[in-house]
Amino acid sequence: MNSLCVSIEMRSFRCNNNSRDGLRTAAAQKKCSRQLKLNVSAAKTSNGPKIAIVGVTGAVGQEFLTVLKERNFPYSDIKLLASARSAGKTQEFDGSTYIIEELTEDSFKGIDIALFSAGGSISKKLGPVAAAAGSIVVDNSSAFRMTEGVPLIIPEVNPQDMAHIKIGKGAIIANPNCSTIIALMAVTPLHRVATVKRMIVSTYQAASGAGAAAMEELRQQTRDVLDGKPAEPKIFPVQYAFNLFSHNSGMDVELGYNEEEMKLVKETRKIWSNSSVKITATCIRVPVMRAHAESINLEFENDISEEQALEALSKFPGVSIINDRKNNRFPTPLDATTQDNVFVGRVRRDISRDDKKGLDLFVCGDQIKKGAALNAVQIAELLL
Ligand SMILES: NC(=O)C1=CN([C@@H]2O[C@H](COP(=O)(O)OP(=O)(O)OC[C@H]3O[C@@H](n4cnc5c(N)ncnc54)[C@H](OP(=O)(O)O)[C@@H]3O)[C@@H](O)[C@H]2O)C=CC1
Ligand SMILES: N[C@@H](CC(=O)OP(=O)(O)O)C(=O)O
Repeated sequence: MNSLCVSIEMRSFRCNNNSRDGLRTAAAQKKCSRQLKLNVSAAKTSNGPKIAIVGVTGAVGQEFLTVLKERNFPYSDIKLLASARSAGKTQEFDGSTYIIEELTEDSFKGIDIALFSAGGSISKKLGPVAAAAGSIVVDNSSAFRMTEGVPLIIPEVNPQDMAHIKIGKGAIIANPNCSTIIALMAVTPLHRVATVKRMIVSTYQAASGAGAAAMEELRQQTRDVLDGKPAEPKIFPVQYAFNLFSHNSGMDVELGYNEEEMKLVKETRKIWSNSSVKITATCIRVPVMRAHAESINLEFENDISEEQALEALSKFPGVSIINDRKNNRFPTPLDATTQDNVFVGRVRRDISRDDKKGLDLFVCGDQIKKGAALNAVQIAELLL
């Protein structure tokens, strides 16, 4: 088991049971995913739900369109919403041209599913308005994640928590934080084998987590530095290109943890329905465009071997393994970029322990895809 490089193609949570097509290399998987993308289009059909995308011009909003197309998501109509700044601009989708509309309180009449990604304050203000109008809101922001009664869903992990929500009756479902989704895709299969007692996470987070403007800041600063010009910080407080820094979310000065770190703690407990699991995190922004990486140390209640861990990971939908010790080949953010799956490697026994209850992992996942738009669209698929 010292040298294992397998990648299991599981594009879709829903069709995984039928479409698991054996062992592949990561490169073959990437090629296969590309081929699949070329062959599918979203399915406009008169009996599909009416959908709205809130924040369609943003990094996540644009990815919603890609994912809906890739997954052949059925819809009878689609409304594209953004701020007044974008109203009147056009957007191509699935062979048609749409005019982007300004988001208002009246935007949700007749909408069955509203995918929100325009920031927490917009969600707080208009999420309940949309739900009252009968829409099911799948909200990418942190506005409602910890609200009692609002399910916080990773479809591969806890789909049962939204089983009571049906199209036709308004509701809000929260999409977890991207670092939480990526961590739990890797850790949940192991938790199911040996029960996680304590988890220590260190993240290496991409620009995309801070939106389209932050991605542009990374591009621009990289060009400027290479051209010998000063890097101009606009979105982030310090130089981003050729640098890294503690996550830019708000810091709890008393506790010394930032919000991103606390989301990993609180959201994991809610998703696993386990208030006692111990979690600590250090979240760092790195100059990578759109895939997060995470180093995770786990302590379990029960013994777990590397073989058991790899076996559980290989069976879990949405996970690919790159764990080739002989060639020192493990997941990279570029392996995960634009991919549906979360990539796991460096699976090893924690040698700082005398027992068999510790493991270390390294995980990479596309922040905009599984960390945001894909997970939200998979939630919407559970409603169909
Ligand atoms: N679940 C997760 O892991 C993630 C969640 N997110 C959430 O999604 C949000 C958007 O992220 P991202 O796409 O990266 O951000 P961007 O900055 O790239 O895009 C923001 C989007 O929100 C729209 N918007 C801003 N203000 C308004 C307004 N007053 N009314 C209507 N639309 C508005 C923008 O429209 P315009 O172009 O017209 O300004 C744009 O479409 C984040 O703030 C976060 O809450 C993001 C990443 C990951
Ligand atoms: N986690 C994102 C930020 C974000 O959008 O988080 P949330 O969805 O929890 O607001 C990052 O990489 O910075």
